[in-house]
Amino acid sequence: MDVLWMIPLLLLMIIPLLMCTSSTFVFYFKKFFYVAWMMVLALIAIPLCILKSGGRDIENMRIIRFMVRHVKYLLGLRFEVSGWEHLQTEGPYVVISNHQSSLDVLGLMEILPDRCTTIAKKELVYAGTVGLICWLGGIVFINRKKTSDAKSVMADAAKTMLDDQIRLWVFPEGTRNQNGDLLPFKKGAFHLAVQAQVPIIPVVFSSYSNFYLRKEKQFKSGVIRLKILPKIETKGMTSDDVSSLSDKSFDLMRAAFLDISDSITRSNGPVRH
Ligand SMILES: CCCCCCCCCCCCCCC(=O)SCCNC(=O)CCNC(=O)[C@H](O)C(C)(C)COP(=O)(O)OP(=O)(O)OC[C@H]1O[C@@H](n2cnc3c(N)ncnc32)[C@H](O)[C@@H]1OP(=O)(O)O
Ligand SMILES: CCCCCCCC/C=C\CCCCCCCC(=O)OC[C@@H](O)COP(=O)(O)O
Repeated sequence: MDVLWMIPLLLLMIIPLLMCTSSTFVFYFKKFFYVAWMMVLALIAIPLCILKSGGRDIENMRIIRFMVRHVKYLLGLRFEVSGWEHLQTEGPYVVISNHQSSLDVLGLMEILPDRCTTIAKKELVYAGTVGLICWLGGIVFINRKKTSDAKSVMADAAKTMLDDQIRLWVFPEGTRNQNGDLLPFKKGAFHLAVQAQVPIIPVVFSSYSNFYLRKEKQFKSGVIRLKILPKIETKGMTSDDVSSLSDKSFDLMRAAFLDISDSITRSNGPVRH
């Protein structure tokens, strides 16, 4: 019994010691803490969302946004946001942003407009309490392995955007990427905006490479710059315009990414279709 009491005491002594001496320990500790804390927050948010809205409802994103806002402090991260005025756009729109890591959720919650939810891979719904809270927040799940299914879900989403006056946040790279540049954009977000005839608002996260390096197992404190760019109108566009709309958005976002990123470890040049 006496020995059991000593375990938490020992942990309380060893963890700060390791935090001061081993950057690899800090990396794993912060990653574990992030996932575990998000799971706990989701567990708390689930009954709140059910009580407030009775089930799946985009208004639950307000609760989720509120619950997540403090997590940046616990991980030693700070956001510098510019271009707030571009989000002051009435009605539905599509937000597009680059995608480096699951930490992007913190930036997303930092600036998430009202009545805005995201498009996510369907696997996320199975992520325990986080999956359930994503479902309650109205997140639209797509099957990336079946393009025809994903296209039809997104066509429905275009209709819902207009019927329910909602905004959708899409990661057009389609996967997480930390190669020091943007991946070529998938087309879904642009079809979505053109089908709904709503503007696109590009948002750029600066490179995380000055504080978070997956291969080198480093997760330091740091600043993330978030740049919200002016909206791109799609009124009058058709599916023929999707490629040029995607290219234009890519060029604008890449220029902003390079501009706001301090240190860029670019292994390859930009890859274009
Ligand atoms: C309290 C605690 C709280 C915790 C809370 C946590 C909250 C978490 C929220 C955050 C979640 C974040 C999750 C992020 C992700 O999951 S990112 C991964 C999933 N997202 C995406 O993949 C979106 C981007 N992908 C696309 O848009 C793709 O285009 C896709 C629709 C998936 C199709 O994929 P693919 O076939 O690989 O892509 P292509 O772009 O090459 O398209 C192939 C052809 O189809 C045409 N196309 C595409 N979409 C459409 C469409 N909607 N309508 C018509 N046609 C379409 C496209 O033009 C291509 O044809 P052509 O080559 O042009 O002829
Ligand atoms: C039953 C237990 C399952 C545990 C699973 C843990 C799930 C993670 C929990 C908390 C992390 C915080 C919020 C995570 C939101 C992550 C969204 C995300 O970044 O998904 C990745 C997706 O964009 C692209 O996936 P890939 O890069 O293609 O792969």
